[in-house]
Amino acid sequence: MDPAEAPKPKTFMGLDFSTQQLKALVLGEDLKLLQEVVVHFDSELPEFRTHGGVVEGSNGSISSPVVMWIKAVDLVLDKLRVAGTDFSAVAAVSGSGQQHGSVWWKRGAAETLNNLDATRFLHNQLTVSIFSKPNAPVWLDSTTTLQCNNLEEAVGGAQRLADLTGSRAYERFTGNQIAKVYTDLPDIFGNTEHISLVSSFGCSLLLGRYAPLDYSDASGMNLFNIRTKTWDEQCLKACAVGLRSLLGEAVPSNTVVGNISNFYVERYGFSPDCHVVAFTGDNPSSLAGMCVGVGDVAVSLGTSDTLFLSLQEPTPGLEGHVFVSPIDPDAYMGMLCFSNGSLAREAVRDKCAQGSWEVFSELLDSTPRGNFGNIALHYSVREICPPLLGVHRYNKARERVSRFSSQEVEVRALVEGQMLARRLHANKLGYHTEKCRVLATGGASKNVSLLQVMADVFSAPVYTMDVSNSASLGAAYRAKHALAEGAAYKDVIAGPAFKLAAKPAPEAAKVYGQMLERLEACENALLAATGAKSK
Ligand SMILES: O=C(CO)[C@@H](O)[C@H](O)CF
Repeated sequence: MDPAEAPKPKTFMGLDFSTQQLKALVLGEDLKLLQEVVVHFDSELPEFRTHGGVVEGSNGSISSPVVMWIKAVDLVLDKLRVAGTDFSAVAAVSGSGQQHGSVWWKRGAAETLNNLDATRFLHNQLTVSIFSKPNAPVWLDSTTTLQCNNLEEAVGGAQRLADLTGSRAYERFTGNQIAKVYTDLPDIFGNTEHISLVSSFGCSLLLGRYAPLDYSDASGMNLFNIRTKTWDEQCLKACAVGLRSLLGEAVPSNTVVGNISNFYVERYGFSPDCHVVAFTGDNPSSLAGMCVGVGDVAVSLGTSDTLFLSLQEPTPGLEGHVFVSPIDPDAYMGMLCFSNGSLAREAVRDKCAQGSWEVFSELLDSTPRGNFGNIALHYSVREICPPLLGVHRYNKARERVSRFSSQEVEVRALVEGQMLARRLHANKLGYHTEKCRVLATGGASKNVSLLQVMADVFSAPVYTMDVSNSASLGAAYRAKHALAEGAAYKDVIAGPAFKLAAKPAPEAAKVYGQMLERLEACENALLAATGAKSK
């Protein structure tokens, strides 16, 4: 065959609409990275005056300007073009978005979305006038406690709602956000013809028409039955009348929802045969990017620590979340969010280790497993899991103390307390140590001393992966997988290279088995004292 006629190697594109930035990457057929670009909302789109990608309203609401995200698409595709992307080779594109956020399309908006002019920027056509809410409520908003209480009461309680939808009611979950608009802003609700999640909004931009929600991100709404994979009528009705028609039906995450809009064919040179695969939530997409298999637990050590599990069976409880898996519609994904992650570690580093991670690690390595019976729970900001606040220290005699005898003990008490808490709540979500791997990512996963404690507490080997963009990587992986009719995800996507970073010490299981019981007792006592519900 004439080389000029040889078929171009296929590439796969992933986009991630996260809170602070829009990331895009392109992988080759071998899944090697070809191009990766990012648009930071605050610094590159300052006209929207966001801080951390969001704006705070006078009533404490937290939202993001929708047109900012649209303008970021114009920028990110231009950046890919400058980086050398051959758009005509892109065989499929998928994406992800921050979970729970909602985009409100005004009556008549579909007409504009369906008729984009390739000679103009997206943001000059999809302007604020086509959105009934110019700003999208996002996951940081917590103004919907009343709606959460109403929803739990309507379906028969918190555990019942968790059994149905994978989570008890959470303020950031979309159903409760929609319920607030329905009651507080009825004119806006009445002037809306479609509601997207951030994920399906991003997908709609590429499709040139409203894209369906995927099962996995729909699981983050307190509206979707994670077992039957259908909207729960009771939940829909409890949030807003006529909601089903505004959401449309959800689809399996590996669904090819159509071909890319002609706007991109004409403006950027995409092939008209470029497939668009349903977008999903950023955390489910990260699970796909990290190839978290059944038996694995992934721990993302960041500002907040997030823990993912792949589960064969859903085990929803009064804490954490269970979503439909983004890589297997018959499996599930467990997730826990711990708000006191690196903030707490940095505070102890600054106080005990003169701000140095090297000194922090030396202090940690100089104390024995079990820390002479001392334990600490650091909740400098209100913790999600469990809902507690403050720093709580206990000595060997289980007495509360205001500080420990040395810097070394302080450092180990923080690290062991955090890892024990992650293990305790992971157990409740369905974690088992048999043949388990811990996959660590995020900034703190570079600290081998900390990973050794993680291995000891989880009784499992810890692997690290050098992937700072797991969500956009997972999107490109999912784009490729969706074209491999029916093949299992693990048979199509080998996933990123993991490096063994730490193995559990033989005596660790005994030490931390006892400490796990102590930690649970401390948490329960604190919860009882505050009268808080474990949420
Ligand atoms: O609310 C969350 C998960 O439930 C966050 O991790 C958002 O997805 C971040 F964008």
